[in-house]
Amino acid sequence: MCGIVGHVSSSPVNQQIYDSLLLLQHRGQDSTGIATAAGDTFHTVKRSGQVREAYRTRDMRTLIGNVGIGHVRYATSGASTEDEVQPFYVNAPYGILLVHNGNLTNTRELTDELFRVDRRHLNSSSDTELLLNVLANELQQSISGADLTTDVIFDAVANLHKRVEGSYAALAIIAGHGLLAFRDPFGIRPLVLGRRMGEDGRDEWVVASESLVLTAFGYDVEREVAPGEAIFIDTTGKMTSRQCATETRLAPCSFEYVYLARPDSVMNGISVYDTRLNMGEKLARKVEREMDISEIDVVMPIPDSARPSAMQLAHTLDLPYREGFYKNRYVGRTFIMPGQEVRKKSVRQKLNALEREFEGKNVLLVDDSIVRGTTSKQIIDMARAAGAKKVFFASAAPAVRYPHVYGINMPTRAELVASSRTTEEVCKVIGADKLIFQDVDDLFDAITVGTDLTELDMSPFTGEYVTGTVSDEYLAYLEANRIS
Ligand SMILES: O=P(O)(O)OC[C@H]1O[C@H](OP(=O)(O)OP(=O)(O)O)[C@H](O)[C@@H]1O
Ligand SMILES: NC(=O)CC[C@H](N)C(=O)O
Ligand SMILES: [Mg+2]
Repeated sequence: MCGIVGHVSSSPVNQQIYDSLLLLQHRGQDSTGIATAAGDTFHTVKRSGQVREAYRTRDMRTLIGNVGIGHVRYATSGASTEDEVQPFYVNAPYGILLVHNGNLTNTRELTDELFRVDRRHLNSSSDTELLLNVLANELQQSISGADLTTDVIFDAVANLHKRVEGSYAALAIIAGHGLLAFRDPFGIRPLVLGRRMGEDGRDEWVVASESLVLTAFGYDVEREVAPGEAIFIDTTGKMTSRQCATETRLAPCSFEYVYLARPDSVMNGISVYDTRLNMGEKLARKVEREMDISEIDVVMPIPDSARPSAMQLAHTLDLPYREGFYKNRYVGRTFIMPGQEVRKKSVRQKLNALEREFEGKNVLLVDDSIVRGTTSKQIIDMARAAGAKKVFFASAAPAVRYPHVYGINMPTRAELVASSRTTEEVCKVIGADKLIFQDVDDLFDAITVGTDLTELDMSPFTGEYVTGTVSDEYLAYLEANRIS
């Protein structure tokens, strides 16, 4: 998962982009990049690591201009190296810089076509470089006169939709022209548009992965970028939009609500926090059905993401809620770290058990999800070492049994602790006395209740992929080329 942001303003955007990326840091901690445009000239700074450590004051001084984009990366495709840090750049037509959240699923076909037919050289194995080159190529084909009109841009996006499969929420700056935002025809990855009035009375715009960026800087939430839609904002702040895809269906990624997004964001009109409370309530009912709740002395969350669900679960069952694990806030999110060894070590460094909350008690630990089982296994050991009598475990998401191919790095079946195990077997592996997973239908209801949304991408839990293009052969290819 990555975080993306774009600003078009009547004043310099460098600081706003930096501050926006700090707010999106939970979406990617491998690397980061900022690019701005002043007239026809681009200025770019790209670095490994997190936002705070990546940029120096002197970098910020070079990032001049009133249009800009930023990215925080958590690699899902290609390598996790400096060559793949976003934004990516092509010099023709016009000069384009692009950032992307998502993961393309027909990368092999596209790479081949781009080389054979379009004669384009790709210098990395990043799917973002591919996406940019398809856009550049389609733009080149759509231009007839000297002028770049919004129709030409939207035609190019329409053609891109026909060629590219998978998930993409993307932002691009076209030199001397403005900011382009587009989203795949299923709206798998999020993208929201905000507007406020600038000091000179002109509209200022922001497009970002999560709404908290908009609210933090005093923008009104205008709307989501619709699935398949493209929005173009020129350098004077004039906004134009068009539906560029012939068939669209909103099917956002359910894992955003489970884990990725911050709870204070609203995505597709749905409050992430509310969905997590709903998940807690549904899970409580399942716990009640599956075990004698008088056996539970206390409910505890695995910080951070599980807090709202655990709190609501305890409330629903009228059980005491306690915080028994404390988190070192300076260690990043474990799940999105590259490499299993780093992840294992980090769980230990990150959490500490407060013994007096565990001694002699039967505890029900609640996490948002169990993916590889790295966190749950170590945490259950810690709870026992801290004196817990029995350790029950409940997951606010159903068992993750299938690879996620749309931008969350869990591509191999072998890695997923529940991929070929029953709930009882997973329970044994993680060492719990009892394990309860949320039901798939309950997760769907928890996210969609009271909304118009009729579809979600639930592929990690069901194996049904909304783009319908994921073959076993492709999964085997991913497994062979995975990022650890
Ligand atoms: O089964 P696993 O492979 O261990 O993955 C699942 C865990 O990883 C995530 O936590 P993370 O530390 O990334 O972030 P958080 O602090 O937001 O909960 C998630 O919240 C689970 O706790
Ligand atoms: N998590 C993401 O959205 C990653 C974007 C892109 N696939 C990359 O690997 O860089
Ligand atoms: Mg967690």
